[in-house]
Amino acid sequence: MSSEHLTLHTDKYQINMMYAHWFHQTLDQRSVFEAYFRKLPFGNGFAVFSGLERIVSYLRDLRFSEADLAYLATQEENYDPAFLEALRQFRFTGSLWSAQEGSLVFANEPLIRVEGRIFETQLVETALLNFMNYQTLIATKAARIRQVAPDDILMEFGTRRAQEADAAVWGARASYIAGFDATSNMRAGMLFGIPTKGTHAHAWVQDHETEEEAFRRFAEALPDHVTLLVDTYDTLRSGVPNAIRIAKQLETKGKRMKAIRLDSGDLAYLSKTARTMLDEAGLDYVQIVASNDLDESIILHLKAQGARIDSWGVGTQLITAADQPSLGGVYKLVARERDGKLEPVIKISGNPEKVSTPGRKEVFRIVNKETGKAEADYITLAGERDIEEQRPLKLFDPVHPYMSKNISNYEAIPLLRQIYADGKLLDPLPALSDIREHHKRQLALYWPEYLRKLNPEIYPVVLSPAAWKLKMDLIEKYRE
Ligand SMILES: Nc1ncnc2c1ncn2[C@@H]1O[C@H](COP(=O)(O)OP(=O)(O)OP(=O)(O)O)[C@@H](O)[C@H]1O
Ligand SMILES: O=P(O)(O)OC[C@H]1O[C@H](OP(=O)(O)OP(=O)(O)O)[C@H](O)[C@@H]1O
Ligand SMILES: O=C(O)c1cccnc1
Repeated sequence: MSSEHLTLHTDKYQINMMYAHWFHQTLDQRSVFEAYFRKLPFGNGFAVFSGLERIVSYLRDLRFSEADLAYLATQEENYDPAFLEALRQFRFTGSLWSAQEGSLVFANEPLIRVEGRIFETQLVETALLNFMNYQTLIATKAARIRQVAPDDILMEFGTRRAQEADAAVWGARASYIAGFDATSNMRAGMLFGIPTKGTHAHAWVQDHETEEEAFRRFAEALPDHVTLLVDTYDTLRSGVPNAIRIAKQLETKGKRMKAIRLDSGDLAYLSKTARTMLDEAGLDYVQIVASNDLDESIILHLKAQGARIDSWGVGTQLITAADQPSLGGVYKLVARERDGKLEPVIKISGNPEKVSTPGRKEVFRIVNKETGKAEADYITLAGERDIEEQRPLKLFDPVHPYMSKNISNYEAIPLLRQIYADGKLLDPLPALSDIREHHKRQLALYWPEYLRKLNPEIYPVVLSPAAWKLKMDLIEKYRE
């Protein structure tokens, strides 16, 4: 991804807090923030983590340009010129831990941890959440669509309906991570190496005297990539018969038509009838593509109706996550520096779900060695030794602590990996093809009960006894 200048892609309150830290000379205080979401989107049983690639390129390029500084000087008369000088020297010198893109992740577990000078960790909140929330949301939606069409070709067609250009390309990438095969967006193809696919629009047909002429001229121009849109006038009486004629003409030239595309009407009925017509014409190799405001629910219903569709073009519903257009990920301070030491902090709320979990934490995916399946995600305070020493674990539900389960024969896989150490990127991020493979392996770690689309079982995310006690102690302290 080429570098973009996103430093002022932040909320003004972050700059104001940076100013106040600079003013009081507390800007170098160490701080630890964690990003997580509280509720899984779409009623799904898991989310697919995405956004790290852009977060890393954002942090790499994070500096205030002269234009940024000149602009800031016009925005707040209280900003001292010496503060702007401090911003001129600004670089990200902190450390970052993150889940891997493609990993299955769950509510109320840290997905990203940022440590460093409060001057830096505060600034990056807005952009980090922006990238993580949107991309994770779209990857999760794409995973739901992949689940209902496990063996079909899935194409992301959403750019024209996306919330602007960034959403289109990063959404295309997120969809590809979670199992889509291709995108129609050429820029996403170029930037990320995602395979691109495309058919033609109604305009091509409308722009010719007859549908047959339009099909013929398209096939002449692109004989190896002929997918014909058959619904401009009358799918069964005109579109499919014309497409069959063109396919026969292509055969005389030793070419095979790839597919027809249905984009309106009853897609189950039309696809079954078109399939019969194509087969009777000896064209069983010609596939059927469908599009038209599809989502995982319509695709599932179409399959239940016996639709004969090989390939799905999915646009609006995917790229805008139309049934839940935002993931509510948050970025919370969990530890601050006092007297040279890090101390845990909590955010109390009248709503128990919103009380933050204090302290610098680690997350381990506990995989049962006998079954090879994930049992729970286990959140510890950093430095706890139970996991390292492979002690038996008691997995208890923090909301219902009397419900617990013991496990001794397990592998504990850290969810968070260190990406930045003191401002340095440690290893290159994985290639997109590896991220896709990682995502598939992650799915294989779970029993289908956690993965099903409707009313999935709730996968346990549990706190270690020490993390739980710290939370209770701090709640008690603030109550006093
Ligand atoms: N057999 C089916 N079962 C369930 N939903 C379907 C079926 N066929 C199509 N749909 C979906 O129904 C929605 C509306 O399709 P509908 O046929 O009403 O309008 P349309 O054909 O798109 O009309 P237009 O000509 O304006 O495009 C779309 O989301 C489409 O994917
Ligand atoms: O329905 P979506 O899931 O959003 O998928 C993308 C839609 O975009 C196109 O329609 P559009 O009417 O924009 O142009 P067209 O003339 O090519 O049909 C295409 O035909 C799909 O129906
Ligand atoms: O290639 C297509 O058929 C296509 C691409 C984008 C949107 N709608 C359709």
